[in-house]
Amino acid sequence: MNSAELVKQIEQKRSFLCVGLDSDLSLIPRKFRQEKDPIFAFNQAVIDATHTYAVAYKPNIAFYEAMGPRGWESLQKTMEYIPKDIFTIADAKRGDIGNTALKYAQTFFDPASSGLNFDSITVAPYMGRDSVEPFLTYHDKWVILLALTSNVGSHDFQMTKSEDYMPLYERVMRTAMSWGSPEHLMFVIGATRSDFLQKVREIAPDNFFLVPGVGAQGGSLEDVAKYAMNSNVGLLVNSSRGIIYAGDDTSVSAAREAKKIQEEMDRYLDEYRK
Ligand SMILES: O=C(O)c1cc(=O)[nH]c(=O)n1[C@@H]1O[C@H](COP(=O)(O)O)[C@@H](O)[C@H]1O
Repeated sequence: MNSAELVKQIEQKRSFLCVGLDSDLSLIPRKFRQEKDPIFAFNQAVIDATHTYAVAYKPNIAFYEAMGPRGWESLQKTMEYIPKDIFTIADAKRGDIGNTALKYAQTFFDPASSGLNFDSITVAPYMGRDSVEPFLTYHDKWVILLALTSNVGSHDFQMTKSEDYMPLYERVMRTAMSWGSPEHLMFVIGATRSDFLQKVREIAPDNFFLVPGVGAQGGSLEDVAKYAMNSNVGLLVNSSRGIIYAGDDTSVSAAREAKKIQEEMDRYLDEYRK
C-alpha cells in the first residue's frame, strides 16, 4: 500500500488507529480456547469488531512464533482475514546482515515465498544500512525503523549523546532518512515520550510515525496528535491490550474501545491537522 492509499483510508475512516494483535492463548477469553484454532478465532472476533474503526493491524510476531507451527498457521489465516484495504504491520523487529535481511524481507513481503504479504515490518536499526536496505527494495512496502521507543530501557542507548551532542535516536532518524523516502520509511516513536514528540516531528517532517504506548502503557493520544500530526496526518497510533483484552465479550468490548479511540481521533483530525 502506498502513502496516498493510506492517507485516503485515514480520511475516510476519520481514524489513524492501529489495532495490535498481541494475541496470547493465556489471556484470550475462555470461549475461544475451545475452538480448533483459538488464536485465529480470537483474531477474527477482534477484526470483525474493529475493522470499521482501524486503518491498520499489527500482529506482534513474537506471540505467533512462540506457538511454533500452529502460531504461524494462525498468523497466515489472520492475514488472509484482514480486509485488503487495511494496512498491515509485521511487528517482527528484525535486523541482520544483508543476505539474512533479504530472507526476512521474503518472509514478510513475498507471498510466493512464505504465504505472507504484509505491507510493512518493524526493523531494528543497530546493524546499519545494509541490514535495512533489502526491505526497502520492495515496491509499496514499508520499513518501520525503531527510533525512540516507548519502554524504560529506551534511555540505555537511544538517549545517549555523541561528541556533537546529537542523541542516538536522532542520528538513527537523520541517517535512515538518506536510505529511503517517506514513501517507504516510517519511524517508531513511543507515545510515552510526549516531551520529544515535537522534536521528532521537526527531524522528520514528512515521515509517518508508528506510535505505540497509548492505552496499557499510559501515553496521551492528544499529545501525540497535537505535537506530531502533519498535513498528511503522518501517524498510526497503536493500541493492543487496551482494545483486545478490554472484556470477556470481545465483539462488544473491542468495538467499544476502538470506537472510543476513533471518536477521539476524529476530533483531533479537525483540531491538529496542519
Ligand atoms: O514496535 C512496536 O510496535 C513497539 C515499539 C515500542 O517502542 N513500544 C511498543 O510497545 N511496541 C509494541 O507495541 C505494542 C504495545 O502494546 P500495548 O502496550 O498492549 O498497547 C506491543 O506489540 C509492543 O511490542
